[in-house]
Amino acid sequence: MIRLFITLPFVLGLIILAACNQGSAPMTWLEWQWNSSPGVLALLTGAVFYALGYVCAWIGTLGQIRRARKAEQQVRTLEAEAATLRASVAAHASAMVKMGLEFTYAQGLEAVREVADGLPLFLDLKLHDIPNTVASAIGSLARVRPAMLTIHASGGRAMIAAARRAVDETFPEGARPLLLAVTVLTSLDAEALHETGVESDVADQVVRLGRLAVSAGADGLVCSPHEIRLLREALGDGPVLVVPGIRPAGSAAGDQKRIMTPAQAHAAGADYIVVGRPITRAPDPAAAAAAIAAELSA
Ligand SMILES: O=C(O)c1cc(=O)[nH]c(=O)n1[C@@H]1O[C@H](COP(=O)(O)O)[C@@H](O)[C@H]1O
Repeated sequence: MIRLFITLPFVLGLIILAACNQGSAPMTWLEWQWNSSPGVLALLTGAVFYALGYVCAWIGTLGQIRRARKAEQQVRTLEAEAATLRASVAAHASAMVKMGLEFTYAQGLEAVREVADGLPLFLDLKLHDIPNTVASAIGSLARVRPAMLTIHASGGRAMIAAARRAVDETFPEGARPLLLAVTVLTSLDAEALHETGVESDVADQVVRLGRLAVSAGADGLVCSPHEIRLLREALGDGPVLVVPGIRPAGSAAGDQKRIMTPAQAHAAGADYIVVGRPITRAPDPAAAAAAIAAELSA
């Protein structure tokens, strides 16, 4: 519309100019000379530039169409990937889907929701920031409806309490995720922990952070299988204990330092065990998951 408002008076002006200047006059451009009417010349020049402008606008539109098609293609690829993931999740995992930083950063929260597609979701984002930021981040998770949510216990009492309040305010009763506090990452051994400035040994630090987190409102803790007994002694059966650092006999530890087999962790009293690469990087993930399930029920 705005183009019409600019073009129309301009074209009208040119036509009037052409009508008022029909007489022939000598024209010079560089070394060329000829006779023509100034009005017709102005009209022709206007028409040429108008056509050029139109071609430029058309080329711009073509670029936009190409970009829109590419974006559409990306969305379709993403949807296909989500469908494949959903199918493999439905086939091999019945209890819970765990998705963390890698998937969420790569695909976004909407994809997390799509892949979980109604299955209970363990959303492992390990939030660790000032209380206000953590609370606001949790406030944005309403549409994802996780069943479990992780924060770092080392964020301190105020942060854990803010996360507790945010969970209670964001999710209706009956749909609240369990708020889990990660104690000491299972990838840390004593030496790595001391390097961060913590003098006490790993187990003491896990129990210290566990007490802090539960007293500030966490529903459960993430710890290695080696600290389950100590946490139970310190905190009783109330807190849910989620236990990564699980390695079936013979599988590579990778970056994990405080590890046990699935059966050992189960016997130690884990409520949930977390097994990642021994399944996801196995040549046959379904068979690896089935072997772990068999080990647990033996
Ligand atoms: O919060 C976690 O889930 C977590 C805490 C922790 O201390 N250690 C730990 O490995 N995890 C997570 O558990 C999973 C373990 O994966 P794998 O080491 O491949 O079995 C990863 O997604 C980690 O992010």
